[in-house]
Amino acid sequence: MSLRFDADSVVLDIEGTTSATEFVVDVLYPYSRRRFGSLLTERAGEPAVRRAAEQVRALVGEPAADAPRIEQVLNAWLDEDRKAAPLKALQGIVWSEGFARGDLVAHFYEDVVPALRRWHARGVRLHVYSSGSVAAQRAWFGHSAQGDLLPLVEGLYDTENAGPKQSPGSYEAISRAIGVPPCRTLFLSDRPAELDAARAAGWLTAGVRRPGEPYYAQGTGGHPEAGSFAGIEVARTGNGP
Ligand SMILES: CSCCC(=O)C(=O)COP(=O)(O)O
Ligand SMILES: [Mg+2]
Repeated sequence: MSLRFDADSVVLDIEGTTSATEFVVDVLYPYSRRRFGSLLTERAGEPAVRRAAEQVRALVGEPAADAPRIEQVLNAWLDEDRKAAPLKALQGIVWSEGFARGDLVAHFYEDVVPALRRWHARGVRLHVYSSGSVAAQRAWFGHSAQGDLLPLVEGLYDTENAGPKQSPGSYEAISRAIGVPPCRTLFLSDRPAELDAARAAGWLTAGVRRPGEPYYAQGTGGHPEAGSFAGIEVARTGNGP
């Protein structure tokens, strides 16, 4: 049975929703782990690297932390899959370069791209909201196994430009930015606490519950549930799809 939504915009979570957590953790995380050391030493003067290093020092309360200590903290956060802003910013730098070089190709579940193309062709506006940085999102959608998907996507939001994913205020900020009423915006995520926050902001929600993903056992917390994007229909009729 399909979920049917009448909406003007769909906002997409990435990890666990459009794409496999296993790919992120087994391919992307080791790729960044291998490069943090040289990034923090050889490129310490770059403003984005300096800013992230300062943020790490502030978060751990160690104003004098040197590059090896910062690398150690980043690696511990990677082990926990902690969505810390400076970790995501540094990953964004490393991954963007990896995608541009052809070292990395983004994974999307096979049901995702056909659904995105279908919804986009109907005039549904597609946006992304992920803990991955905007730079990482741009590289991810620009270098998928199915080609460059960026033409399908209108806007990219992360915890820096929108706020934490479990806070309703972040979804309110995205609504203001995209200019679509909350009740006409559908959020797709694997994580019930994110869906709760979106619903509290007045958004439509659907939990994407894929076998093997970390939140599968938890369920969708009472949000409408789909096993894949093939089970979700979105159209902009103004009268229900
Ligand atoms: C292109 S972002 C890579 C995945 C990632 O690092 C991440 O934190 C995704 O988290 P999400 O909010 O999409 O579940
Ligand atoms: Mg997710």
